[in-house]
Amino acid sequence: MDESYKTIIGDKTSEFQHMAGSDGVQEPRIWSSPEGGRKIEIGKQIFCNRSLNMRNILAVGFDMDYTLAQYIPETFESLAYEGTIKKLVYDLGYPQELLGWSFDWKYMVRGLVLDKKRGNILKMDRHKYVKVAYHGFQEMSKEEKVGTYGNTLIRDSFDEPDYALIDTLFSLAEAYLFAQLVDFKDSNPGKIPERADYARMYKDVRAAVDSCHRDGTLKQTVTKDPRRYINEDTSIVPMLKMLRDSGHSTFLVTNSRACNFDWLMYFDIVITGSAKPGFFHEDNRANLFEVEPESGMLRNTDNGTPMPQVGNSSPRIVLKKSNAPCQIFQGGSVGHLHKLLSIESSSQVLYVGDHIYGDILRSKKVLGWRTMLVVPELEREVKLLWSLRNSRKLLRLMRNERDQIEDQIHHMKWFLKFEDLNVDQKQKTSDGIDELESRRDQVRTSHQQDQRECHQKFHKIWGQLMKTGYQNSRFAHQVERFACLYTSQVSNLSLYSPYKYYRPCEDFMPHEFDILPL
Ligand SMILES: Nc1nc2c(ncn2[C@@H]2O[C@H](COP(=O)(O)O)[C@@H](O)[C@H]2O)c(=O)[nH]1
Ligand SMILES: [Mg+2]
Repeated sequence: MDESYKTIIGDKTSEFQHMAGSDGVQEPRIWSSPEGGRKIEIGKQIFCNRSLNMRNILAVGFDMDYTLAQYIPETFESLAYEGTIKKLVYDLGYPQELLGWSFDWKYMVRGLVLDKKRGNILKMDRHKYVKVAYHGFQEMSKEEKVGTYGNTLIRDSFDEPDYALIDTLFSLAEAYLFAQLVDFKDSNPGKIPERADYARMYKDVRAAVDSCHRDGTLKQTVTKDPRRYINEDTSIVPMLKMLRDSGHSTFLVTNSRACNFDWLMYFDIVITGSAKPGFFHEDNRANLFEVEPESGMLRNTDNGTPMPQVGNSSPRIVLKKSNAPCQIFQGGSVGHLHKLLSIESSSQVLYVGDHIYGDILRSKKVLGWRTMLVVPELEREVKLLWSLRNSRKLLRLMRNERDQIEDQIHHMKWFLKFEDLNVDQKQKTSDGIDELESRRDQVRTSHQQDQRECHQKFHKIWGQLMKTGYQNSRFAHQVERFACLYTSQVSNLSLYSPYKYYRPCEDFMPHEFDILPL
C-alpha cells in the first residue's frame, strides 16, 4: 500500500500494533528438541531446489506484504475488488450494474496468464503449451485452444505487453474482474464504453486496481479492522529473533511505505517504498532517504550515511530490547543496502518474498541473491497430494497400460499389412486389433476422467497449482528455476536450525525413472 510511513511509525496505536503477539519468548524449538528434532508436518516443510548453507548467509531479508504480513485473500482481495469496481463505474464510465457483481476469491489462482487482446485466461505447462483455456468463464474447446495457441512454429512468449501474469495474490481480484467483464461485453456489447475492447478493459481494470493501492482506499479500511484482513502470526517475532541471535543480520525491503512497528526492533535495516523490482538493479540511481521515525519526515542521506541537518543531529530510533539503532529508509537501491549491511557478495544474502517476479526472479537473475519463495497455497496442495498419492499411482499405471496397448496395436497393424497371412490369420489379427482398440478407448477415457477428477480436487477449474497434466506448470517451472527454497509460510523458517544446510533432492531424468525407482 502506498501510504504515508508516518501513519504507522508516528501512531503506535495503529493497526499492526496488535499483530506481533509474543515478543520473543523462546519456546523449545522443533529442531533443537532433546530427542534430536521432530518431524515437521509436510505442509510446513521448506523445500529446496538449490543447496543453501545458512552458515554462509550473512543477511536474511524479508518482503512484507503477503510474506510477513499474511493478508487474507478472502477479505483483502474482496476489498480490492469492490474498490476497483467503484472506480470503474464512477471514474471510468462503466455501467452501474457492475456495482451488483460479486467476487469468488477462490476462482483465480496464481500462475495463470491473461490474454488481454482475446479475453482469455490460460494455464500453461513449463514448455508454455496452453493446457487449460477459458474465454471469460467459458471453457475453450480443444479445437479452439489448438487453433489459437497450438502453432508450434510461432511460439508466443506469453509475456507483457499482450499478456498479463497472475504472479502475486494481489492480482486475483483483477483477473476475476477481467473475466467478468469479458463475459459481460460478449453478452451486452452496447453496455461497455465504446472504445473498450478486451485489452482496453484490462487496462482500465489495472489502472483502477493501481489507484486503489495508491490513494489509500485499501489502507484506510485495513487500518480500521486489521484482524479482518491480516492473519496474526505470533511465530514471526520469535523467528526474526532466532535469526538475529544466530548472528544473521536481518532486513526488510518492501514496496509499501508503511511497516509493522512491532517488527522494527528485529531488523538492522528497513527500506520502505523500495520500488522493487527496479530496486534490484545496480544501476538504479534512486535516492535513499532516511525516515525520521517520530514524524515520518524524510531526510536526505549520502548513500545511506546520515547528512546532518543544519542545527540538528541525525536521530535514530532506539528501540526497546535492542542496543543497536534500527535504521529506516525509503527508496534507494540494492547498492545502498549492500553498503549498509557490509555485504561483499550477493550470495551472502537470502531474500524471502511472495512475488515470483518482483521478489524472487529479479533478485536472483540480476543479483544472484539466494531466494526463498513463500507460497501459502502450498500447504493445502502438499497435504492433498499426500492424501491422493495412491490415486496418482493408479493414474500412472493406467497411462502405462494405455501406452502398452497402443504399442501392441501398432505392432499388429504392421503385422497385418506386411506379413503374408492366410484369410483365417488375417481375420484373427483384425479381431485382435478391434479388441485392443476398444480396450485402449476404455483405458483412455477412464484415465482422462480420473486425471481430471484428481486435478479438480486441487481446484475445480485450474487443477493442481504446480502441475499441468503430468508436466510442471509454468509457475512451478519458475519456482524451480528461481527460488532456492520454497515453503508455505515465512515462519516455517523457525522450524529449522538457523544454521541448516538445505540440500535439494536428487534430480531424475526420464531415462532414470524406471531404473532407479524411489
Ligand atoms: N500502486 C500499486 N501498488 C500495489 C499494487 N499491488 C500491490 N501493491 C502494493 O505493493 C506493496 C507490496 O509490498 P511488498 O511488501 O510485498 O513489497 C503493497 O503495499 C501493496 O499494497 C498495484 O497494483 N499498484
Ligand atoms: Mg509481497
